[in-house]
Amino acid sequence: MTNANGIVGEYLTLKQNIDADFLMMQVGDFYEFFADDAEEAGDLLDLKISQKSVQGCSYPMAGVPVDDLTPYLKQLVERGYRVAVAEQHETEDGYSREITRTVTPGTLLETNTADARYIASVVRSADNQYGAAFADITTGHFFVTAIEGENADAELFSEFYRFDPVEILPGPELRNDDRFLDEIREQTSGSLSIHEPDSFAPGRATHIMREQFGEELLSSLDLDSATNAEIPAAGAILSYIEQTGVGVRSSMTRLQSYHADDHVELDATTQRNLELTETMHGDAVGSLLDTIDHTVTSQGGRLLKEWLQRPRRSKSMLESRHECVGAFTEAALPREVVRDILNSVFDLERLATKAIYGNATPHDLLRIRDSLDWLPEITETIAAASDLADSPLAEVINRPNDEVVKLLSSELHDALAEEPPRSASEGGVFKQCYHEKLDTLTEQYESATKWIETLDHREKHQHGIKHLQVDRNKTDGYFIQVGKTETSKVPPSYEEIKTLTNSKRYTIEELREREREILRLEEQRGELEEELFTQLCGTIAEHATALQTVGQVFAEVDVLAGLATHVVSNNWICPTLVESDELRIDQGRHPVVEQTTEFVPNSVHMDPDRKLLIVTGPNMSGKSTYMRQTALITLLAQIGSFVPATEARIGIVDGIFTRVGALDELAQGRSTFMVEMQELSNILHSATENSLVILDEVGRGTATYDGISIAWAATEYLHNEVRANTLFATHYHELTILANHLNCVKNVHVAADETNGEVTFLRTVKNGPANRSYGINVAELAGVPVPVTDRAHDVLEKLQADKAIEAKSGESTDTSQQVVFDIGSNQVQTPGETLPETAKDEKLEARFGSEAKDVLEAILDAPIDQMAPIEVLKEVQNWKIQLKNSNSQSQNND
Ligand SMILES: Nc1ncnc2c1ncn2[C@@H]1O[C@H](COP(=O)(O)OP(=O)(O)OP(=O)(O)O)[C@@H](O)[C@H]1O
Repeated sequence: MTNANGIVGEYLTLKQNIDADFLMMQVGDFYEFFADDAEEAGDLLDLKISQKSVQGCSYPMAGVPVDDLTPYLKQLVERGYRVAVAEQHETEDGYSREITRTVTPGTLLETNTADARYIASVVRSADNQYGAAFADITTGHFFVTAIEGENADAELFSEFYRFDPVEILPGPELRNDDRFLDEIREQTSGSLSIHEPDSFAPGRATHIMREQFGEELLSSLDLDSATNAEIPAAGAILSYIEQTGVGVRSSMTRLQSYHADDHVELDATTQRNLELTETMHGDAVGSLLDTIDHTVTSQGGRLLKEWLQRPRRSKSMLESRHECVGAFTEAALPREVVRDILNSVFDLERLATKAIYGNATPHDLLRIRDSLDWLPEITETIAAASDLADSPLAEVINRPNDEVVKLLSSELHDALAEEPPRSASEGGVFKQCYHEKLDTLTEQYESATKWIETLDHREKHQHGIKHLQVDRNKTDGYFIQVGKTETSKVPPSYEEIKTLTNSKRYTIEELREREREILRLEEQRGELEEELFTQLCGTIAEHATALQTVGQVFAEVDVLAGLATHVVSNNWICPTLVESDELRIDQGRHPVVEQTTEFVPNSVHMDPDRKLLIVTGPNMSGKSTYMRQTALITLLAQIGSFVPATEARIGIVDGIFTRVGALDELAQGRSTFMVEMQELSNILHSATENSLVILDEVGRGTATYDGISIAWAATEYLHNEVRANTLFATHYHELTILANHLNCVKNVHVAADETNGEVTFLRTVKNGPANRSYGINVAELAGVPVPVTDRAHDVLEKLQADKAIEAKSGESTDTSQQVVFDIGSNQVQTPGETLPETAKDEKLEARFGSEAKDVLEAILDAPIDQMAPIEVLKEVQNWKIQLKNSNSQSQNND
């Protein structure tokens, strides 16, 4: 009903009652924005802004044609706005509008990118347990998890980094937690939305979950209790989807509950540090995913990303993937045939969802039909290649329900015309013989239009008019058009309807009758076609799960064949997985660096006696690369891929933790050192004896001795308490001494050659510590001015001070068992020992020169008890002068 202030009043009233940034309201053939919305949206969407006058007031107005709603809607929503859409419908006294949906970043169905678009919800219980749910309404994937324990925060944030949701619904108890919200904002670029608190209530959430998935599924996933932390989060997402009115709740069919135990823990920092899906600079190019992604389907690309972000721990599952990759590497031709076929399949997961929410077009159904046709082709190709047929691929390809696939395929083949129109309302969607009544209507329609097609010929002949044509348009309907020069020949039965500059338009009773018949037939045919189309979509929707399974199978085959393609062209090998803490990589390479560099392979060997490797070597020699390649090879093995090495035995890890480099986080209000310490703290808390830890410098962001002390203590803790396999690169050469005192610490170094002060990086890793850092040589290589590097050499020589550090062995708490490392003398003091005399002498000499010894000897020899106090004072005065002189003398010499 149009409001007193007309359209604008109606718009403003609707807008007032909704929680959306913009309202797009249908007015005739346009969706309009008014008032402030018009100015803002006009700016964002580059629309022409005009003025609408209502009762003497003028309001800005901007609109988009009805048929172009989707792209404009998408533009706004992808920028994080919530947009409500009001559709127009006819009423007795005109038109009225009603909000039909509110589109938010997480409920946008129209997406062109292959990437998943997750909406997330998270709740925290009183006992600090998190429940989280992640749903992608475009594919129907719905993951739920519960996270608890002392590392719950870090684990939860890792999940957010992994899923990178576009929209997040924090539970009521988290909305006022600034620290939590800040962290969420840091891990994702998604927008935060407030959803009504009641929807998170366990009772209501359980109800909606049961309604959606059925009790059987919930109990099979152990989600049948209202006390499950996942339920409130999951229930809230479902009610949010329902409330936004997009009508896709029914597409959420693929509920999966997962536990941290199934996966390799990869915290958000590690995912970033290892540049899994994007580089440290945020580019996709140059990441591990970019390097190994040879998938040819959207669903395959999504799955590979998921595998990379969620490596697994199940040996049997990983070995099965290895077998499949291996089979594809052996079967070169069938692999290419399969990849060729996959190139032609469409994104079945998304198409199935579109059918469910009634948004599929005839072309979408055609894509489903054609994609299904390829399934038997792939099955046959696999069956015909013995390498493939004998591998677990046979099981993968047989996963879809054959009968359902056949049924859907034949239904679509029977129904769809070869070249259906883009929209179901255009007519011509269905094949002949699909539906009897439709065939009859079509025949009648065709004969009516045929009559019209021949009408001009008949009229020309009958009346001798040369310039006569029969045509149709929106305003005049069907008409006979006669050129001006011949209008005198027009018979009286012609009824004039319009005069144009060079012609006149007429109609005749017969034509009117035919027109009425055509319009009736068009309407009937259109209605019937739409009905049949909805029915067909319904059949597809009914079997959407089967379709999604086919999509998953295509994705999996695509990923495995793609990995094999990379293996073949890069000479990767199949790793052997073992359930122990062994890690032995022969001639390993960095999977990304090897693409652009003449890579020098290196081996890693870790076992119960070599659990903590201290990696030293000059700056730029390759320490970070060596450690990262070790982490990446482990990770690749645990997604089911082959690895860049000549041989690899990989002990399955439960987590990979890294502390790498210093990204400048000052912009986020945290000092680099603070971040470094937080990361270290997280590792020391979270890693277990089955984890792999990579530490690339620890303690560098603070004063040298604080830094060494922290690095030293962290090494001891990792060795004695955590017992994780650890690679620790450091420039603190002092730490290398730990290998002599902690059983499982060993030194390795990246070799460099120095001839005549010039350093050559050999890139080979050898046992034992590096003898020095060559930092100044690297500064020389980098072109630091000679006076500076010369002075640096001087300063380095003098930076010897008399501090000592103790190395604590985990096997003994007895402090008498502690060793002491003396930085000044570069010597170790073992238990009970005092520093050797020569060391003491050297230290004294370093500070006071050789005079000091003489003074000390004089003090020792002085017969104080036989001296008068004044003589003692004099003697002390002499020693002071002697020492002062020798001190300044030695400084001058320096
Ligand atoms: N095995 C290798 N073969 C070929 N090039 C390598 C190898 N290892 C490292 N590099 C190259 O050497 C350069 C320096 O490597 P990296 O950053 O790992 O050195 P680093 O010792 O960690 O340096 P810094 O101590 O200064 O952090 C990189 O450009 C890398 O690509």
